[in-house]
Amino acid sequence: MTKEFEEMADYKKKFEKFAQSKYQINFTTRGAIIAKNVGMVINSKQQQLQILKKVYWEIQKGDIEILMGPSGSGKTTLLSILAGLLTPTAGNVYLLGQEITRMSRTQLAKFRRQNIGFIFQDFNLFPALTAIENIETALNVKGIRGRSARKEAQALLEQVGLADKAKLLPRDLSGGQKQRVAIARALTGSPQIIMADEPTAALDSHSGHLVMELLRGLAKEQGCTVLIVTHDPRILDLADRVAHMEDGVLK
Ligand SMILES: Nc1ncnc2c1ncn2[C@@H]1O[C@H](COP(=O)(O)OP(=O)(O)OP(=O)(O)O)[C@@H](O)[C@H]1O
Repeated sequence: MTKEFEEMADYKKKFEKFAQSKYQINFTTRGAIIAKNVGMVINSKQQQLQILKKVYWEIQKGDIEILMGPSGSGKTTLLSILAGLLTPTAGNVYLLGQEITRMSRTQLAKFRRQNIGFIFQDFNLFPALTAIENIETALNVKGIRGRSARKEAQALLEQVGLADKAKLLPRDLSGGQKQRVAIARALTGSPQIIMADEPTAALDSHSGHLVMELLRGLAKEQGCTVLIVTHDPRILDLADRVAHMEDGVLK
């Protein structure tokens, strides 16, 4: 029996080594989002600007985490790096156990499409498309079309409490409703990570809370990992943890 276990352990080790080198899957990391020693230097007007300094951060699966900090402290830069939209000048980023800082552009684009949903401050909805069409368009990009797309879009609208608003254009929706459509759109393809940049900044307190409760539900009921950059102190109580950034340093 012991010999069999030894053989299995050996096989497991070999498999992990192979998967790590070929697919950048890291079996030693546990967090859904991990930044290791991330730095960002930008050359601007013959000057070197150090925007991020040695950022270490680990966010666990199913947590809802807020990143706060003064304007210009580096929050959006860090969010863009963690989302794979910007390449850091130092360090490594792991999402769901895979090192995204080692992926090619094509691998990264595919990974983002499959695993990350984005939510923006100004909703980014297509103004000429109805609520349901905005969601269907995102499903089409992910390869889901026709009747299946319509059915899934309707289910997502129901999930965010807007089943009766499917045929309305964004201009006929309130700010909070627009953001809920944007959340439904971010949920297309069931991403495991949701990243949001100031999702409640354009909303009144009540709508902001509704949006946060929805995001918290996604984390706690569906196991999504949610990362939010915000200046909005009204939503802090719904987060599991709040991180602070100052002058490119994470505290
Ligand atoms: N491409 C760039 N070239 C030069 N400077 C840049 C560039 N990108 C960001 N910066 C600078 O890096 C710093 C951090 O910017 P960043 O947008 O990440 O801050 P932030 O904390 O998100 O700010 P805000 O809360 O105002 O959105 C700022 O001083 C900004 O001017």
